[in-house]
Amino acid sequence: MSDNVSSSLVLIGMPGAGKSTIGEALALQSGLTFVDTDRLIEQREGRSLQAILDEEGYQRLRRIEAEVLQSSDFSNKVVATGGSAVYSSAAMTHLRQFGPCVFIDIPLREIVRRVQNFAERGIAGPVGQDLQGVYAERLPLYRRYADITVDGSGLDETALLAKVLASIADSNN
Ligand SMILES: Nc1ncnc2c1ncn2[C@@H]1O[C@H](COP(=O)(O)OP(=O)(O)O)[C@@H](O)[C@H]1O
Ligand SMILES: O=C(O)C1=C[C@@H](OP(=O)(O)O)[C@@H](O)[C@H](O)C1
Ligand SMILES: [Mg+2]
Repeated sequence: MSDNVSSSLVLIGMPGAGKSTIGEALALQSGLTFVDTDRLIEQREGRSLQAILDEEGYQRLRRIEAEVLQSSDFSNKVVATGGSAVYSSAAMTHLRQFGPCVFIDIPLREIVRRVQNFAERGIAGPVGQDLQGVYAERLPLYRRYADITVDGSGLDETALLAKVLASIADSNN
């Protein structure tokens, strides 16, 4: 592993946690390249995440996501993963080679406020599983893979970005 590889940052957390939003800002601030793995999936597949879900179901989307994550080079990047990335331990092991995994921890009540369009948002989970069920199932996985956890409760984007940067700096000391 080169020195540069360890400088990447990997963002994990629930849909609506702000991985994509904060990730772009973090990349700008840190001089790293931003990559949203949802876009990598869509590029490889030549179709939208929603099309994958509609045509082949959530388990197929999770498999494709795991394949894309494991086959990508994430050196020198801020990586915004999709919320379901943590279902693949192999993918998470691969991602964490490039840098620390930062769990953006937003309480369920705030996620519920942000994710108004739950049914159409393309969550990679079984029909009938509500946002509370998704949260309960995934929270232990986000905690398992987190090298750094940032409590984003009650923070706006600017405050969250500052807290993420401070948490990363702390973890380097
Ligand atoms: N503190 C915050 N940090 C990031 N996004 C926030 C925050 N508060 C509200 N939002 C909103 O929540 C949504 C987060 O969406 P997004 O960045 O796509 O999340 P994710 O990639 O984790 O699913 C955006 O609409 C954003 O404007
Ligand atoms: O949590 C999920 O099941 C998903 C989250 C989405 O990404 P975001 O977490 O960036 O919204 C996207 O990967 C896909 O629609 C599935
Ligand atoms: Mg996103």
